[in-house]
Amino acid sequence: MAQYARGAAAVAVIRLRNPPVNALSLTVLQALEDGLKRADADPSVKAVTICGENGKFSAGADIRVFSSPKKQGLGLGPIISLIERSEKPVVAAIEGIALGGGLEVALGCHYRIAHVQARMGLPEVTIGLLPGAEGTQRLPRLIGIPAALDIITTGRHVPATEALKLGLVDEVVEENTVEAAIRLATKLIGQPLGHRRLSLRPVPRLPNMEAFLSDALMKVKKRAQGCLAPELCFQAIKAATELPFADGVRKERELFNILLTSGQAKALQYAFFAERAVEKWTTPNGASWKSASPQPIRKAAVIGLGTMGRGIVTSLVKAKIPVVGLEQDLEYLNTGRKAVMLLLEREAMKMEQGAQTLDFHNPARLQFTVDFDVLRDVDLVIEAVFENMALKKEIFNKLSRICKPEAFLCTNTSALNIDEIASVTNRPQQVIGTHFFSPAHVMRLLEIIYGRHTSPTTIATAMQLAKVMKKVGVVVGNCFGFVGNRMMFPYTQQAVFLLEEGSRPEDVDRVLEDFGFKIGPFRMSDLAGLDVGWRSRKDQGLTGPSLAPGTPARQRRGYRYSPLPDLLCEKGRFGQKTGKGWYQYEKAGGRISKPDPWIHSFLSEYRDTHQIKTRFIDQEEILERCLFALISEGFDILAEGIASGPEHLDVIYINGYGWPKHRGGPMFYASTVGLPNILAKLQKYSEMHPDVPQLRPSAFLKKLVAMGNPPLNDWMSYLHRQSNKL
Ligand SMILES: CC(C)(COP(=O)(O)OP(=O)(O)OC[C@H]1O[C@@H](n2cnc3c(N)ncnc32)[C@H](O)[C@@H]1OP(=O)(O)O)[C@@H](O)C(=O)NCCC(=O)NCCSC(=O)C[C@@H](O)CCCCCCCCCCCCC(=O)O
Repeated sequence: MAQYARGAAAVAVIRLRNPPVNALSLTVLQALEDGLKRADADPSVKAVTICGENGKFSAGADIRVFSSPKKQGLGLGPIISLIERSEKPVVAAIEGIALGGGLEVALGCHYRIAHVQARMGLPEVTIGLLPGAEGTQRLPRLIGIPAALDIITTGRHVPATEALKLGLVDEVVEENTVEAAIRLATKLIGQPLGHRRLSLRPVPRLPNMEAFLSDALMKVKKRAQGCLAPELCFQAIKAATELPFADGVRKERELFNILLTSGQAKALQYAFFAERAVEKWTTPNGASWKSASPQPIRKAAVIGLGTMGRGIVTSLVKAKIPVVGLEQDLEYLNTGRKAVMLLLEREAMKMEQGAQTLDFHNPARLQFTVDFDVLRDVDLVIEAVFENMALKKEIFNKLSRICKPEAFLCTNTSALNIDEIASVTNRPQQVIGTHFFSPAHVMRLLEIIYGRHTSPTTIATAMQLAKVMKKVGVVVGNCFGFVGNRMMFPYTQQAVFLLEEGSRPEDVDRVLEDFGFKIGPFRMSDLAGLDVGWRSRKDQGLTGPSLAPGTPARQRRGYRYSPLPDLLCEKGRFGQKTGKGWYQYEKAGGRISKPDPWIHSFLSEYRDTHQIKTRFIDQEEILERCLFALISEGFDILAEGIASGPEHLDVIYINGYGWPKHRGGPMFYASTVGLPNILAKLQKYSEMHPDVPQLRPSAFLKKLVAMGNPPLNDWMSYLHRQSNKL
């Protein structure tokens, strides 16, 4: 709702009220309209202030309305016009946030005052839409085309001080913003308002408007990576430069409706709520975010200053958690320290641009050591050494003896068994997996893996740590590869099998990049280093000296196996780091991949050796085999209770594996393709490749299809688990 009150003798105060973020639901809009009409009709009211409840102006339209049948009633534009037409001055008092429709309401007001801590923005693009309440037409008139384009096509939040410089707000205050707005409104009584009505203003002209716009469009398209909204945001702003206000609004509405019905908006809005849903974690034995409380982390330690450790230290420093970095010897320590300092210098530069500081030269904040004894007083340790069980166990055993009894022990592993690591400690209830993604100070995902004995407090503490580090924590159960890498395995396996059968690395990558992945599986493998998987396969006895003599080249444990990645590693082709992998690079450490004729002839020799008949493989088959195998594994994961819902898998894939957000994550995507279609295709491919178990459709997928393809929200209700993982 919106509360109507008298703020001063002649000023009416309309307070948007819909906790927690004062989203503009149909009820709020109705109340806002009623408040405006009441103020207009009351001759004793001479001015109006609009503000929000609980120190927040508004987070914009209630996103849930867009997927409800009542969306036709969301007539925010006409209400904003009503505000702007008012003969009585209307002042917006912006505290906390004014986002989306919230900022559009403020743009309809004649004046805007913001609290110094407030943030403003039009983030509709991030949920697949554009500002649909005349914001694409008013904002350029207020702050000009370049700034409006930046704000609308990126959806970024603008801090109050920047908003003042841009002219987005008229005043920034540190005091009570509503009182300041009421004072301003009182002063404005009786003054002319015409020039304050943005719809009546012209869009400021640029000398080179056409060239500017065509350059801007190119940049927007490049950033969009298959996402429709940024380009349509651009079109709406361009319309503001070409059309009178009313026609521009009509264009905005037309483009908004295209987006609303595009499917991408649905996927992005699903992703928005999925990210929030995973914060409310539960485990199969009933532990949950509701009853578990996190412990404070006042000091942390990171063991191992390799690529992952460096990023983790950087994340902790950025989160203002004092941290100790530990290495095995002085040589490694010095290399690690230099690398961390370099990362932090870069981060500090970025943060200074946003008027923030990063304190890392103070030894109380960041310390480096080779001495385990220094870890006696830390509250939490993150071990980030080499992916080797024996080494990890040795470290955990040592930690368990040195660290104080309350300290939490986390392992940054991408696949290893948390229970086995915990078994060598005196506190398995405080041991947990924290799987960071590289580069750890950039990637948002933190996969949090509980073991058999992990306590709810430990899970809650790891989740809290994720939040403080501005990461998305996703709680999952313990199995080889957890969720992310376990689903990735069948995907990359199919990619390699496709090479055996006739594709080239660049064919497979192109199909998956066109689908929207940031990089395809082979470019990804070159980036991560082929030696990482090679080492793991050697440890598993799949290749290398421990392989039993006489094992067929293309078969392991009775199933199909491709030795192609192993053969590349044997030739020293580890990817970018060696300048050669599935592609060639300009030099060792180079980043620009070029298809490699050597690989093409190597593949054709390989096919000849193994008498594989090369065939043409179309895009559809590449996409379906890679994605559907991954999705089928996802259904197994759900059925086993490793993740508590499809949103978990989707959040992991979007934030850790470059899955295109506008496709909502693999499980959401599966629901849009239709489970019967996925099942039918998997059955077809499985019949063609009976020696590939990863192409056999998951029993849970089959069950859902048999139950009539229920919507994604209902999937979990079809599982009747007898056992659990805790
Ligand atoms: C606001 C935030 C920055 C706060 O972040 P914080 O971390 O503090 O908290 P959370 O993110 O956890 O949020 C707390 C809580 O609130 C929920 N929530 C947040 N924002 C919204 C929202 N806008 N709507 C609904 N719910 C919201 C969140 O889910 C949490 O809930 P929980 O249960 O988990 O506790 C941050 O939350 C944030 O960034 N929010 C999103 C901001 C945003 O994207 N705003 C834009 C919204 S879209 C919009 O405003 C559109 C407008 O431009 C115009 C709309 C008018 C269009 C009219 C056209 C009608 C169409 C009819 C045509 C039909 C045609 C046809 O059918 O054919």
